[in-house]
Amino acid sequence: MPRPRPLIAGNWKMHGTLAEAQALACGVVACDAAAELLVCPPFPHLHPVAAALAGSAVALGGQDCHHAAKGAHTGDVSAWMLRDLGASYVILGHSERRADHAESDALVQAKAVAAIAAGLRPIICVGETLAQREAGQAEPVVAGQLAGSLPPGFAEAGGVVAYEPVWAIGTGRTPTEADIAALHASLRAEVLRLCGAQGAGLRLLYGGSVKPGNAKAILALADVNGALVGGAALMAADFLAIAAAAA
Ligand SMILES: O=C(CO)COP(=O)(O)O
Repeated sequence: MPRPRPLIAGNWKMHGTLAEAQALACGVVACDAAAELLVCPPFPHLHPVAAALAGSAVALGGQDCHHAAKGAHTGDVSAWMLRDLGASYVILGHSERRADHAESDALVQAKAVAAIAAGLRPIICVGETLAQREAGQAEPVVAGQLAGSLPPGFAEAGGVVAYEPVWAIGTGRTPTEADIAALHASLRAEVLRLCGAQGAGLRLLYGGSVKPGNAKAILALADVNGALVGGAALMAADFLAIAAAAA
């Protein structure tokens, strides 16, 4: 099977003013990368960023959604609302949400079901803590998260898995290339087990301190089909340099 087209996704987290978000979006559209590009701004910036991206090939995504389609859920945002604003992806189960909002695998799975029903592609995040890695538990932890979080029909819906070791996020530390390759090989085996043959074409992203300087080596690894980028996605030049490394 040919390698899937890489996806370079920027998770802007809870950063920036509206003006900064618009400027960043305008900087990112000036790009003709071979990879698919995606930006995921904070909710209040989704609509103006959608306007800035209009007519470009850069996709828009949310950073979370509720598991219900609508209702009395103060402060929440539904997958349908994201779709209505022009989003095509949604990040789900990021370790910051799992930690800050006590999100379980079952809740992440319910959100993914809602996302697919709304026509969004879920990007489901998994990853071990430093203690789990040091205990030699990285692969079983991630396999357990996948088994609990992936919904039926995930591969058919164009779902994406992002492996983000918690200890590599925002720290400047990354696993060795051999460790990323080994973990991604185990991820591939697991998605093939969970999704059947369709799992062969499912994109597996690496995330955690991806920078212009390490992107080429990471993106060249087998079964690494793109990157989920945090800090480096807040500078258009850095994000585009990472995208160029995926060519
Ligand atoms: O959490 C991440 C993306 O979702 C990674 O963040 P950093 O690239 O800042 O380490």
